[in-house]
Amino acid sequence: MTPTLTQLRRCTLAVDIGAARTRVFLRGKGLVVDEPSVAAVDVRTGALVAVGNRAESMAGRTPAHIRVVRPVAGGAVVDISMAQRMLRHVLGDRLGRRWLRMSVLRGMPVMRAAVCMPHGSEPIARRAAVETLYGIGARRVELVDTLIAAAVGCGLPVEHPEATMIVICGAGTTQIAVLSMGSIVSAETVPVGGDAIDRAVVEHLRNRHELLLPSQSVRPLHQVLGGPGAGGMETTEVHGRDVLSGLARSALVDTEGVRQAMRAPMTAVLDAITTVLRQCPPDLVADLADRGIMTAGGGARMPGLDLMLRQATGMPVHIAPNPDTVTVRGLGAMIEGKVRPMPLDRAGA
Ligand SMILES: Nc1ncnc2c1ncn2[C@@H]1O[C@H](COP(=O)(O)OP(=O)(O)OP(=O)(O)O)[C@@H](O)[C@H]1O
Repeated sequence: MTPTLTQLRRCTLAVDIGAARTRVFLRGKGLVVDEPSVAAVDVRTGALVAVGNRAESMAGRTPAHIRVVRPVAGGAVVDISMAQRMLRHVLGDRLGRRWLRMSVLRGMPVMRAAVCMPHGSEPIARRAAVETLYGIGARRVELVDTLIAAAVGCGLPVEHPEATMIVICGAGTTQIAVLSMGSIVSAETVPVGGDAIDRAVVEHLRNRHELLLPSQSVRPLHQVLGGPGAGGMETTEVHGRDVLSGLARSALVDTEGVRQAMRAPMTAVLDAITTVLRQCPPDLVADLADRGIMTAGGGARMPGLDLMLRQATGMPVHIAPNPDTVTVRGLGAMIEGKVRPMPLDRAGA
């Protein structure tokens, strides 16, 4: 699965098709696409109504004949043709239809693409990613482990013989790894991410307060609550819809209860961190005690996540700058040849 840096340098596009967002890095131009992985389709005609931000803003507000779909789930493309249409649309918008048509028709070398895949992806998921890129004209697709791309994007010295630990909290999955000398020493992927935490908050409010929360209100609520483990207000007013009457109402919510609800799905992540550390040689774990853990992915923005990891591991926890785009920027650095293998004569220096 791991292509060489030389193979990656021949790619023009670096693509991260995530459950929440799709990001594309074009060599020489940088990040050209960062849009929700969402499409709105007219079910009567099959026509694409909107993609990305516009489609996401339609979620929950469409008439019966318009369906808002997410072609990516759990770290894999689950609807290849919809993912191709979505990518074609967002790339066409950003790079111009002519660019895309030329590359599709002529099979230009421009259409070698690098795609990052969650660690331990099934062959069927890898195949789906490759097929998706073939559909937009790629002639060759290189698959790169998300953990390596993200570690590069975070600026971690992955090629050095010192341990670095990264936790990527995405929408559908959290990936954890210890890396050394450009390779993954130990890694785990758990099917828990920002979406599971959002669901836990929505369920808590429905069960405890009989309140249905619109999906767009969950993230602002994270900020108000200060996230898992953080201090803050004891109660906060939340606006939603009454479960029984269906009418709009607000409730005074116990913030510690919501924090507890957010913490529950994170238990699997904490267990996986322990497993990864247990599988590591002691020398590397000693490195990590000083260096700590780097968190990335959109979930790393969740207030209080760093504190929770620090309390659970006793290690320093850092949040990558622009954590949600580190993976695609790391992959971008690889295709632009900005990552060099460690020279052999400096090994052990
Ligand atoms: N400011 C924020 N506060 C809390 N959560 C956030 C914030 N920003 C993003 N998130 C969460 O981050 C997740 C999206 O992260 P990211 O963009 O890395 O996902 P993805 O790469 O598309 O998903 P995956 O890696 O699972 O395929 C969402 O679940 C979202 O709720």
